[in-house]
This record gives sequence, structure tokens and C-alpha cells, in this order.
Amino acid sequence: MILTQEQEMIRDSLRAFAQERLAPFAADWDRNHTFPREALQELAELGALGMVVPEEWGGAGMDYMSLVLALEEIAAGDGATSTIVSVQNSLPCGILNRFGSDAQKEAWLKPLARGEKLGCFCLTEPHVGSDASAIRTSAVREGNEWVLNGVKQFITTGKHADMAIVFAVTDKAAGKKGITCFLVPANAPGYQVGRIEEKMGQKASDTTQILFEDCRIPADAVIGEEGQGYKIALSNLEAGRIGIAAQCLGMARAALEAAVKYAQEREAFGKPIFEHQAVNFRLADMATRLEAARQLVWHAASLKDAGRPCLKEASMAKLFASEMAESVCSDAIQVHGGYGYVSDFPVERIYRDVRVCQIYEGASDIQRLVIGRALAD
Ligand SMILES: CC(C)(COP(=O)(O)OP(=O)(O)OC[C@H]1O[C@@H](n2cnc3c(N)ncnc32)[C@H](O)[C@@H]1OP(=O)(O)O)[C@@H](O)C(=O)NCCC(=O)NCCSC(=O)CCS(=O)O
Repeated sequence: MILTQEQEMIRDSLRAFAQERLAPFAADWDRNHTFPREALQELAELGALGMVVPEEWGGAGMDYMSLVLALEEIAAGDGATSTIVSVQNSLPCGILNRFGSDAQKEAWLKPLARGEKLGCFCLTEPHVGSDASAIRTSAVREGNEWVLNGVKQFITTGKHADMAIVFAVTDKAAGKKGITCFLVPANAPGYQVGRIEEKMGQKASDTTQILFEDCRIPADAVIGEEGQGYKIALSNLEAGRIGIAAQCLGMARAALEAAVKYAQEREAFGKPIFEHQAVNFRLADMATRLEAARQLVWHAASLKDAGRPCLKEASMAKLFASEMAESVCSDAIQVHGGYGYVSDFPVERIYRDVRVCQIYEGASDIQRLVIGRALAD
């Protein structure tokens, strides 16, 4: 696939930004659990927080291909920052752009797309992850308000979000068609940030519980139509999964580049280990698997840009890219030997950061389930 001149320019400017403003700080942010607020502000100025949102709603009006190129570059600089950016683009911005009313877009999409506000996506619950239609958070209509009760789990940017897209049961008897999507400002009464998770990686990006205790929001806080929530969630996760796959490319590439550099510098048996065939072949395999994943990601993004169905292709891209990224990062550690296992070199952090990509926004087995179902069509 050949990129347009504009797409190449976006990639190059994000690459320069990420290498200068993210990569040098990533280890420190990881160690200190620092939320990269300043870097996010700078990314917002580049239009990276609402990339596919039309300009009239505060976005950059770009295509999905540009979004995946940007996410690869951001992730090559810092995986945690790329998660915050991917979620903001695909989920809060994506949902409001497609399903929000003009009033909701004016009030929330514009500031989200400009990066003045941050959003989060509340679907998963403590007892419900893959089986998303089994959520228990409820929303009951009382006069001119909805009253929400429940707990949401593993919410990216939960601590810093100004608003949440929340999925709740409004009609239990209706099953999947009894779930509704709501726009909930973080300052709504009864909205509370709960436990902040201690994670293996991506420590600069916060992951929290969000608690709703008689949380009151106005009747017009429904996004789309009542009962349409499950469909809204699944259709947007499709784009989200392409974004996560793009992040995997960036993290794997950063690990591969670090491994090549190390192999060229480190000597054993009288020459750089890069010149030993065992190491060189390992690097060649890593590069090949990375490029194969990139083609899947670009293919899914190009289908999305063409307005064509891409449920299966998005799942294939996420499945393959996330599993490729873990194995490439593991191989990068192997090339570094003992130095790959300590934090003096970036591959130890990148390996921890990339592991969750096989879990969030639909675990690998869910992607297999989606792909497997499509084989019957
Ligand atoms: C496991 C599942 C795939 C099961 O799905 P279902 O069988 O329950 O869903 P369906 O009956 O097939 O679909 C329901 C409804 O939605 C429509 N639909 C589905 N997909 C799409 C789509 N891509 N585009 C448009 N419409 C779609 C479908 O046609 C049906 O409509 P009708 O009823 O026919 O009108 C599913 O539950 C699943 O994907 N589970 C995984 C959930 C998941 O990914 N969770 C992660 C949440 S996000 C997160 O972890 C982190 C967020 S952040 O980082 O903070």
C-alpha cells in the first residue's frame, strides 16, 4: 500500500514529535507513574486527539490511515501515551462523532477533539469483560433525569477524564437491546473515581474503577437511541481495535530498533553480534513479522476509510499485531541478553507495555471468535 504525500507528512511530523517529546521521557514517566499532560497538550495542538473528527466539530478532519500512522509513531515514542491518544480518538470522540446529537457535539465533541477535555469509555465491569452484553450497571428514568448505579472496571484515563461514555442497562428484559449509551460529565453528582490499578506496564496511563452511586444525569444525556447502546459499543470497538493494532506496530518497532542498535554495538567472539547469523536471522524474522502486521493494519484502516465493512479485518489486525508485538519485544530482550531484562535499556519497559494489547479492547480469543464467526458468512 502506498501512502499519499499528506499521510507521509503526518507520519513524519508525528515521528519527529514522538522521538523528541515522548521517547526521552518514557522511562521516567513509567518509573514515576507520571501522566503525560504536557505532551498530550502538544499532541492536541498537532490535531492528534480528534484526528478523524470533522473540522466543523473541532477535529483534524483526517482519515483512519493517518490515525494509524500517528498512533504507530506515538507508540514508538511511548506506549502509555499512545493508549491515552487511541482511546480518546476511537471511543469518546468516535462515539460522539457518529451518534451524538448536535448539542452533545457542541458541548463535548469540540473540546474533546481539540484536546481541551479528556474522555473515557465505561463498558467493562468487575465481573463482566468479554461477555459485554452481561453488564449490570443500571440506569433508571426518574422524571427528567436518569439515575445510574454500578461499577466500571479497567477504565483508561479514568482519573483524568472530564467525561465518560457509559453503557448501562435500561431494560433488563430486552437483553442486548436493553443497553443504552450515556454521556456522563465527571462532575455529575454520584460519579466517583474508584481504585487506581497497579499495573505491569503502561504506568503513565491511569487505569481506574469508576463508581456510580445514584449518579444523576439529565434525560437528554442518552447518546443515540435508548436500547442502541450495545451496538454503539461494538461498532466503535471495531475502530478502536485498529488503533490498538497500530500501537502494537509502534511498540514492536521501537523494540526492534533498539535490538538492531544493540546488536551493532555489542561484540562477541570478535565481532558485533549483528554479524552472527543466529542474531541476524532473529532480527530478520522480527522485521518480517512487524511488516506483515503493518499490512493487516493498513488494510483494515483503508477499508474503514472506504466505508467498507471491516469487522473481521479489524479483529485480524488486532489479533495478529498484538501477538506479533509480544513476540518481537520478547525477541528484542533475547538479543540484549541480560541487559534486556534490566531497566537500563528500553526493551524491558516496552515488553511490559505491550502485553496488555492482547487483552484490552477485546482479548485475543474474542478476536478469534469474531473472525471465526465471519468465516461462516
Ligand atoms: C463477544 C462479542 C463479540 C459477542 O457479541 P454478540 O454476539 O453479543 O453481538 P452481536 O449479537 O453479534 O451484535 C449485537 C448487535 O451489534 C451489531 N454489531 C456488532 N458488531 C458491530 C459492528 N462492528 N458494527 C456495527 N454493528 C455491529 C450487530 O449487528 C447486532 O445488531 P442487531 O441486534 O443485529 O441489530 C462481544 O460481546 C464482544 O466484542 N466482546 C468483547 C467486548 C470488549 O471488547 N470489551 C473491551 C471493552 S473496552 C476496554 O477494555 C478498554 C477500554 S479503555 O481502554 O478504557
